[in-house]
Amino acid sequence: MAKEQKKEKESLNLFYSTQTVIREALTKLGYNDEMFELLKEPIRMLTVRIPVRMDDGSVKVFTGYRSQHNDAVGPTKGGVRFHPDVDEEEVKALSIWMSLKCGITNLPYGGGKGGIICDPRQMSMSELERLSRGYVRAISQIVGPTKDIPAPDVYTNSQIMAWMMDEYSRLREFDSPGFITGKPIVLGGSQGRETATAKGVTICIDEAVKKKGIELKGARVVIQGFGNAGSYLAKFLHDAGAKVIAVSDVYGGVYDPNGLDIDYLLDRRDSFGTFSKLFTNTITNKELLELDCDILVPAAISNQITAENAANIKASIVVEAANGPTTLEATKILTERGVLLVPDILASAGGVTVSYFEWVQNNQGYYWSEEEVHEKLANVMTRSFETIYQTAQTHQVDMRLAAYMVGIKKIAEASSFRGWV
Ligand SMILES: NC(=O)C1=CN([C@@H]2O[C@H](COP(=O)(O)OP(=O)(O)OC[C@H]3O[C@@H](n4cnc5c(N)ncnc54)[C@H](O)[C@@H]3O)[C@@H](O)[C@H]2O)C=CC1
Ligand SMILES: O=C(O)CCC(=O)C(=O)O
Repeated sequence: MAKEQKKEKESLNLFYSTQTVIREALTKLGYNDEMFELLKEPIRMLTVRIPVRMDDGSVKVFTGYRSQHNDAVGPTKGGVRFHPDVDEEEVKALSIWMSLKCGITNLPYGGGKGGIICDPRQMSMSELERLSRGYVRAISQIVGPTKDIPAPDVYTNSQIMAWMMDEYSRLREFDSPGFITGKPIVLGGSQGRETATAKGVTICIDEAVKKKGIELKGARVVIQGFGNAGSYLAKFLHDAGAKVIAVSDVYGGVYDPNGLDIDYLLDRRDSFGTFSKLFTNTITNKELLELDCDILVPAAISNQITAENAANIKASIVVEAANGPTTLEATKILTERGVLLVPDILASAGGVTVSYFEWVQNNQGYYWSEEEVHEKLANVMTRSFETIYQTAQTHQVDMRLAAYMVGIKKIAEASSFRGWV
């Protein structure tokens, strides 16, 4: 295998590439190999098998995971993904990224992440409820409001959070809203959590266009993914005067160089962020990524911008709303071409930030207005963006490495103070 091909193959392994950047970040910060040994793997990884009675009377056994990267700073925190492609290595990488996101935004958490190998689009609501409750029973020993606090991620939503919270509360025999975030408002959810990831990405885009000297008004935007992150983002950018020219879901995308009718698409999408089957004239996700535009936002799944297509990306700003959409080789290619790449662990940190606000409100039993939440979120995101941008300038590194340096520092310091390393 040619050397370049081998490198690219390796970087598609999210866990391996995360470890590569962690090592680089720790070296830049002056930490030794022992710190890398501690932080390169999650401290805890639980694999569970969940039997679920299906509607036809049969029993299906699902595999699920919960990974906890590091709890030196505080309890671990991060979403739960229901997707056919969930795998152990990816969940581990995702939990490490949660540690980094919490470090960047200065939240009192380490990172956690969970996932179940399933296709919720093929399951009924009652099957999904039994699966959600079964997962909580299976992981209940290692989670809880002061241990590890789950939240929504791909193909999970506030209804699933509600079932999980109810199951945990029943197990513990007291109401435990602080066990999980992203809940419906009536069950202790926070104002602004539903749109928080997209708000955070919007704030990063606002900052990125300033750095690039581009006007957001009239800028052509392409968004891959039209779920929680992508759809609200399209709405916010459209309302801010940007021209959203293409959006997609798992099956394909729609494109109009004059700008799409975002309200119409929002109205038509289903709860899994799909809409494209309603259209006959569609483009592929591959074509969408390479469209001529100013700002590209991958907001779906990992490994979308690779060494294969990075040279064809036309956008001058790429903002990663999804976790892990760009490989390390692609990051290098984009950076060399002068593209401003705002990395996932910064751009998508709005979700966990408002999840933290939700947990704080649950713990204190006093709830904030949407304006209050937005103001606090905006402060965190603008400060985080600026810190990482300045770190990149000072150390002459790309924004991804800078974000890892900022994100890993707090966990390394906390681990050190605890005497672990
Ligand atoms: N929901 C949240 O609060 C946060 C989400 N994220 C990340 O944002 C990304 C999207 O998450 P959500 O919007 O919550 O998920 P979602 O489940 O609401 O929507 C996912 C979207 O991606 C599309 N999609 C799924 N598989 C695809 C594929 N193979 N190719 C192209 N499109 C595909 C779906 O059709 C849908 O439009 C994920 O990477 C997630 O980890 C990051 C931080 C927080
Ligand atoms: O809201 C949270 O706690 C976690 C969100 C999440 O899973 C992510 O940022 O990838």
